[in-house]
Amino acid sequence: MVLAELGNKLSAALQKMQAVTVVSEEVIDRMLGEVARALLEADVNVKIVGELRKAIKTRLNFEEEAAGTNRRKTIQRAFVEELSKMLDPGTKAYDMKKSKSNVVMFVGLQGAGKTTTIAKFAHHYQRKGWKCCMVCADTFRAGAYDQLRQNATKLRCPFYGSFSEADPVKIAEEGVRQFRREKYEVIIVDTSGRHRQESALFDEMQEIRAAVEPDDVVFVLDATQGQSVGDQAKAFHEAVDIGSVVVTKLDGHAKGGGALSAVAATGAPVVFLGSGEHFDDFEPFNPRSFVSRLLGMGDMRGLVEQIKDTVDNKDQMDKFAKGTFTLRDMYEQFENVMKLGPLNKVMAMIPGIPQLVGEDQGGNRLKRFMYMMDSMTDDELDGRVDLDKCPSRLDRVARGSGTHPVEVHMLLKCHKQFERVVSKMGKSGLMKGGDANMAKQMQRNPNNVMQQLHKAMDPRMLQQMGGAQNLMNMMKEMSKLEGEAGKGGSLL
Ligand SMILES: Nc1nc2c(ncn2[C@@H]2O[C@H](COP(=O)(O)OP(=O)(O)OP(=O)(O)O)[C@@H](O)[C@H]2O)c(=O)[nH]1
Repeated sequence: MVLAELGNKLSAALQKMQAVTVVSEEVIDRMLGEVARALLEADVNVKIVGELRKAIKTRLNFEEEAAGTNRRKTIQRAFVEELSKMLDPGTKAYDMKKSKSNVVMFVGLQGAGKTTTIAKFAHHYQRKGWKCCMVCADTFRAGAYDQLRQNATKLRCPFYGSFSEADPVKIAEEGVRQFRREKYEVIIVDTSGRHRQESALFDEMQEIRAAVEPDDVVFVLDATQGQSVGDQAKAFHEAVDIGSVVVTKLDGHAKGGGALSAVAATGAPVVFLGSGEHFDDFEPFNPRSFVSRLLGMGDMRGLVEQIKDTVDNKDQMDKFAKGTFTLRDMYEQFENVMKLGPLNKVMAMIPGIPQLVGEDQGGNRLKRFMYMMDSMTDDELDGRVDLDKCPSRLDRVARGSGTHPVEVHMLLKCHKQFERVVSKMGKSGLMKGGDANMAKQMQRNPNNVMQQLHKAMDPRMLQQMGGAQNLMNMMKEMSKLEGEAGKGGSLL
């Protein structure tokens, strides 16, 4: 989680309020004081902090007049909403259109992380099935061409650039024209890093903009620069009309709050956060989800939306409803989880599940399991042969996947556990019609669902997910989202 330190301080301030018997005016003032200090330490602008404090206080006074409101809950809600507002300029980012060429031009200061971000951006959209490509119009920095081309090769993403052509406007124009002709959906244009004092480079950026007519101009902003990026962001905005912002280098940087709040000056929304040098260190930004996660409250909305984007397996859910769950089904479930992104990031969105320390291990474990299943025959995957009873087959799977037979045993054990859960839930009728139906049943008869969950799930697994009550809350959230995600769904 980015800005973990700030998140810990903010949730500690809120938790203290849970511990007192009476939430008096004094307790609230103390809490707001702590919140303000934490935000200032994270480099958020002092004026913004003052406004936030005032806004929360005003809301509390106003909302408390409504009889019967729970003071702690009101404070928590006001807190989340006001913090989210602080990060939300209220404008919408460009919405990428499927089956059309969307041209996205990246701009930013030197070394802000544009080239790296472009690779992450392409990877993000490729994973969702978009046809992406890249154009390198950075003729200023030696090495930019190679860096982008290498990333493009790693991602198997078509690339346009030139070693010999010195005019970035010409390259950008030709590259975009070619990719438009070839009907690429996401055409990403990299430009040279520049500074607002360099007027020639600013002119050039405007010329590129005029030549490629982008649908969106993304400003890449380095979080380590703190509040000072505000002025730069404004200068870029005036020159090329920034449509959205990506904040990079938020990994472990205590002062990232400064950059995040400075973005508000441009009026353009932050769309992604970068938190490392790998392609996966990239997450969509939604102010409300971000604040919920910052405060350790999980982010069901984000998770459900991510699942909706990646998973579409109604037939599979119907099959599970009959209690059938083969190794092949498990493989597909693992694939769905992998498509959502790194496992620790997925886990962080689920309320009640603490961030697993060194969780990438979990991701690696899944990958190894998948290698083993890749080495299986159709009969083995579809449950027509019981691998547990055929040691020679089991050894073959281990050899084929470069793993140890003990690990293959572990995989089979894991599959048996899931099979048991699916079979019990299937028999109980809970899964008929997918998660949406589960949510409906839960609204009608929550006690019954709670009992079924207790019966179906391994108590340790249930405990790890924050208990049956927490699972119910998660499902309630899902049903609030009109059960849309329930049309598909991932079991894991
Ligand atoms: N820790 C961390 N490093 C990052 C992140 N994004 C980029 N970097 C690093 O920042 C450095 C500069 O990134 P580039 O992508 O080359 O920057 P650029 O904006 O294209 O540079 P110019 O073309 O000179 O403007 C590289 O060492 C990247 O690995 C991030 O989110 N976290």
